[in-house]
Amino acid sequence: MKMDNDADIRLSGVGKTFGRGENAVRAIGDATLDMKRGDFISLLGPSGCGKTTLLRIIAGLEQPTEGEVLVRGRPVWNGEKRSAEATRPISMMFQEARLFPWFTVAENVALPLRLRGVNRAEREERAFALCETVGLKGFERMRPSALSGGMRQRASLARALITGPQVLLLDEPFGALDAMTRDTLNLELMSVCQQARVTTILVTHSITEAAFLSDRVVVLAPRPARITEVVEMPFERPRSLDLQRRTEFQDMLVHLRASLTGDH
Ligand SMILES: Nc1ncnc2c1ncn2[C@@H]1O[C@H](COP(=O)(O)OP(=O)(O)OP(=O)(O)O)[C@@H](O)[C@H]1O
Repeated sequence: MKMDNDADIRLSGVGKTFGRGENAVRAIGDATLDMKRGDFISLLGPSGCGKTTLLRIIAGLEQPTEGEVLVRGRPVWNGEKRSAEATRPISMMFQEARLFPWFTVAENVALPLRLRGVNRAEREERAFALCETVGLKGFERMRPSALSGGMRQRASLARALITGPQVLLLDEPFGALDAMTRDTLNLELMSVCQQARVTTILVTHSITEAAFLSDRVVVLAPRPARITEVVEMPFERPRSLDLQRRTEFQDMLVHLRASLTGDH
């Protein structure tokens, strides 16, 4: 695979085996991939194929057993040691919102700033501004329990964005939401990522979602996760939901489905 010297994220020969000996589980084998600043890619693969593990390795939450991950030229792992500097530009978002029930929405959104020692006035100003961006204006002082599932994920997206991340790692962030809410949030996500030129990796089970949002879809084969194909999504931006009705989009879904099942 061609390597790009100013890649924002670079995976070279990344592998991961959990456990040892008879109990060893090979979760990822030889993943190699380059992403440029502002790229949006999706990892698409069957359940249990190692997508989450790969995301966790990039985030520095899991140590690879082979290979190297570079974020903006810095290795995420130096042997056993995780580099805080390399992972600083990264934010991650999960399927469940993981908000603290005793904090207000704005306090939850501002939490990463608090951990970085930003003063209260600035935290609040930035949290309120971001709440507006993600459609939570007027809900800033409420507790998460007063919000719908979609609104909680909006809050969780705002929290992921508040540090101004250069890399966003998304593990099925809207997977538990209904289809309409999911479409709306995906459109907003796409626009936020594009405006801020955030390099984004999305883990998803949805072929349509992957094709709609991404510049490239990385198709993974079942365990151990191997990259079987990297498919360009040649659709112009900005994209609207109308794209999903076009023949070339439908043809792309057929291609991706065949690639996923190894049915070429
Ligand atoms: N900490 C761990 N210890 C042992 N095995 C693990 C651990 N974490 C993950 N695995 C195994 O690695 C494999 C890949 O898991 P992973 O969660 O990355 O898959 P996934 O593609 O994200 O799955 P899904 O789409 O269902 O969320 C699975 O077989 C899982 O059981």
